[in-house]
Amino acid sequence: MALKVCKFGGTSLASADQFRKVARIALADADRKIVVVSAPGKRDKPDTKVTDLLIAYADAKLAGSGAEAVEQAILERFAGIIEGLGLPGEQFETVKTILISRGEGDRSHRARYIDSIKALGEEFSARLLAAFLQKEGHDFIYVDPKDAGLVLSDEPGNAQVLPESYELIRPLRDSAHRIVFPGFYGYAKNGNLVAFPRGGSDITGAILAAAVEADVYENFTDVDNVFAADPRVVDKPAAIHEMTYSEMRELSYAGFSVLHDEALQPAFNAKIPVHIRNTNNPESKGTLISLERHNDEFPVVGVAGSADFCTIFLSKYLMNREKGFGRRLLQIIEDADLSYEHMPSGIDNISVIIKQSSLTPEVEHRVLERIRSELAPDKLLIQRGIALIMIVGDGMTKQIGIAKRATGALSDNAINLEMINQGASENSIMFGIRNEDMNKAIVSLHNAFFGK
Ligand SMILES: Nc1ncnc2c1ncn2[C@@H]1O[C@H](COP(=O)(O)OP(=O)(O)O)[C@@H](O)[C@H]1O
Ligand SMILES: N[C@@H](CC(=O)OP(=O)(O)O)C(=O)O
Repeated sequence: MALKVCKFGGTSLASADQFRKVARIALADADRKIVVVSAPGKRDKPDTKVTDLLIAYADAKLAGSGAEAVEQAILERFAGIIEGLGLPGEQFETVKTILISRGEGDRSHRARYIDSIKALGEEFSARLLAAFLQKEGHDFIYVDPKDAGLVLSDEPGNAQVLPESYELIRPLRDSAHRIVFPGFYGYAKNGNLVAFPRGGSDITGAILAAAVEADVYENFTDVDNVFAADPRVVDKPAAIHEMTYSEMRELSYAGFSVLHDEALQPAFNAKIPVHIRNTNNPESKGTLISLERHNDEFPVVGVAGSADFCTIFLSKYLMNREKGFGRRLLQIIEDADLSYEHMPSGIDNISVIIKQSSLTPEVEHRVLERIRSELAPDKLLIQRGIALIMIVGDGMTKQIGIAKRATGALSDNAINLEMINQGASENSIMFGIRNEDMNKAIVSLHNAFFGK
């Protein structure tokens, strides 16, 4: 008998009807032993994800006003699900009691308090799905991340799994019952609840799949497959049915929100194939992400983009002969508690690319001052509003002319290139352009490689 871990995203659990679809899928295959769930997501475009409501609730509690209206909105979402699933009224009372008592919890550490509240969306989803499956006569139980041993680093809102989790979680494999498990959070060694970054239920699913050595990690979402570009940007993008871990890692980092980029590593390390599937159309083929792909029809499998980076550019004559220049530059970045995304360089120049959100005016001032005084560059520029576009494909190494095709498509569409960088792994090329050109660039690159 095979063992499958399946994860359902927020859109898959947005309403009682969606919960029923999830239950149907879980029950359709007895191998689906572990079901990981997200908090209810958007029912339609203008709707709000429960996680965002919970964050607003925590913020209002911290601010000391406005919490009642948000509390009402959260309870309404769950009341609709509980009623629609025909669950008893006590379920609603439990949700309400837990929400209110968590809201009254320790607020002395802002980020910890927010994590403790925002994790409730996943906890309630998992408890309600387990209750519904039990009511229908199926042997599913709710398992808490603390009891399972999901131990994370103590970094609120940005936690990472600790290696010992895998051994601790492994026994779930032999559980006598099938399991519903909340995504998105775990516990630090000191007992604090800590959440992964946003979208982190994908990470929980991958960790569980690796820990129990699942045959496949099924990630159910609301699209039939991964597309070669974001379907909200490109009209009818090409469907991609097979990709490698490294291709998906690059693309999810660069903007494919369909799978969290940090979910690839656990699956890759344990060699567990990841199958992206559609909750609303489970018959569709989906996308299989594994070590190798057999379809090498396309040298490029995807084009992704994300906005709002900034570049710190330095040039200095004979930089190449100055020992330790790069190290000292990176030390300044590290001392400012910044992480950098890329660092393209030439003989006499170097650029460091940083997420704009992390570079506040005060940090920027401090960093530029230190660079000026300690590295004495001939030129020092900072440019904001940069979007990074990535074209990715393991087959790129084998084909010549990829960069030419890409730059040709960009120039044909009057998009000015600020920067170009090929990753050391040679399966991606990155283009830096202005934020405002991002969508146009994604469309033109998609059309250049996948036709229209
Ligand atoms: N290249 C892509 N292929 C497929 N979907 C993509 C891509 N890029 C972005 N998306 C978006 O990702 C969404 C699914 O991810 P997400 O909203 O996080 O789902 P979930 O609620 O299942 O976690 C899709 O609805 C789609 O709009
Ligand atoms: N609910 C969390 C975690 C998550 O993974 O959600 P989703 O599966 O809807 O992306 C969030 O919104 O960040």
